[in-house]
Amino acid sequence: MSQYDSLKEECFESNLLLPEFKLIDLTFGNVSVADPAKGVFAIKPSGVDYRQMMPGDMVVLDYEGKTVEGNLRPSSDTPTHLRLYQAFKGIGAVVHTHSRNATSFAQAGRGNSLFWHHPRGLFLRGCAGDPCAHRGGNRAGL
Ligand SMILES: O=C(CO)[C@@H](O)[C@@H](O)COP(=O)(O)O
Repeated sequence: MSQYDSLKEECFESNLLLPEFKLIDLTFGNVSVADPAKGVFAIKPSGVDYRQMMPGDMVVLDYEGKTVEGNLRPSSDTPTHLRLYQAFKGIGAVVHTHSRNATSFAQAGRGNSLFWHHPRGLFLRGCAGDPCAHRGGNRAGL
């Protein structure tokens, strides 16, 4: 039993919503969920198929970027998630998607604001402006 089990469970459940709502393909995209009081966030492991992922695979890091729990490599986007937690105190989650709309905007070279501020946290839009749909529920707003 770890003090981070519920954080990892919430991070795991949030990550599974990305393929469910077709916000990513393959192993792309990632969600991290933070516990600002403990000064840590959980993030999906890098390169792991969403269908094979387990809650225990989530990697927990502190706000200095040091892994405090987890054996797998954290997402390759961890430095971006970390920078957002450092810059925006108290945000509860960061969602990075590769949705078709955002990718189309990006490919068309039609950018948009990168961030989408939402009461439940700060969301990285997709490549160029497709906000992660807010469907209520957990800290990631999915
Ligand atoms: O944006 C990208 C790559 O362009 C990442 O979301 C994607 O490769 C996922 O990487 P991880 O499996 O989270 O390390």
